[in-house]
Amino acid sequence: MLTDKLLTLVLVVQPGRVLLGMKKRGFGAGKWNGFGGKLLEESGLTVDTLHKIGNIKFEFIGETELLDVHIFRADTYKGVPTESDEMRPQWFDTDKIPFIQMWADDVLWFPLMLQKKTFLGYFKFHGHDVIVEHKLEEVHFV
Ligand SMILES: CNc1cc(N2CCOCC2)nc(N)n1
Repeated sequence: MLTDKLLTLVLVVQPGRVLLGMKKRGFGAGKWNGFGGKLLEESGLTVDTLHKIGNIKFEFIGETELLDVHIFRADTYKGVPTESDEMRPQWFDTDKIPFIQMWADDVLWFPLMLQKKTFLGYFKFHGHDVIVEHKLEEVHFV
């Protein structure tokens, strides 16, 4: 919907490894995740080419505003991954991604990302840990 909260998520993916950040405070604190738009700069990173890989809408039961997350993949970056007060960056082998310490939806769409597929998703959460309903489909963005 028009009033959804628009967010971006950037995953830096290189052969065999993904750069994730441990969110140290705020929404999603304690979880590894990709970097939000401004967090990219806050992590000392700038990227030149972003590839759109997905769009996921999140509903949290009891909250009226949906999160509309546009997800991008960067294959290269400039700068040194640097810890900030928001994020602690760390590389993970693609076969050792810490899904148990990530949002519950990630284990479902990361494989699509790693296969360079593009997707649309919808996840309904009960609290921050339980997915009560979801849709996820591969699509071909223009
Ligand atoms: C609810 N499940 C989510 C939410 C989320 N983000 C919302 C806050 O901004 C950054 C991206 N990111 C992932 N992987 N899963």
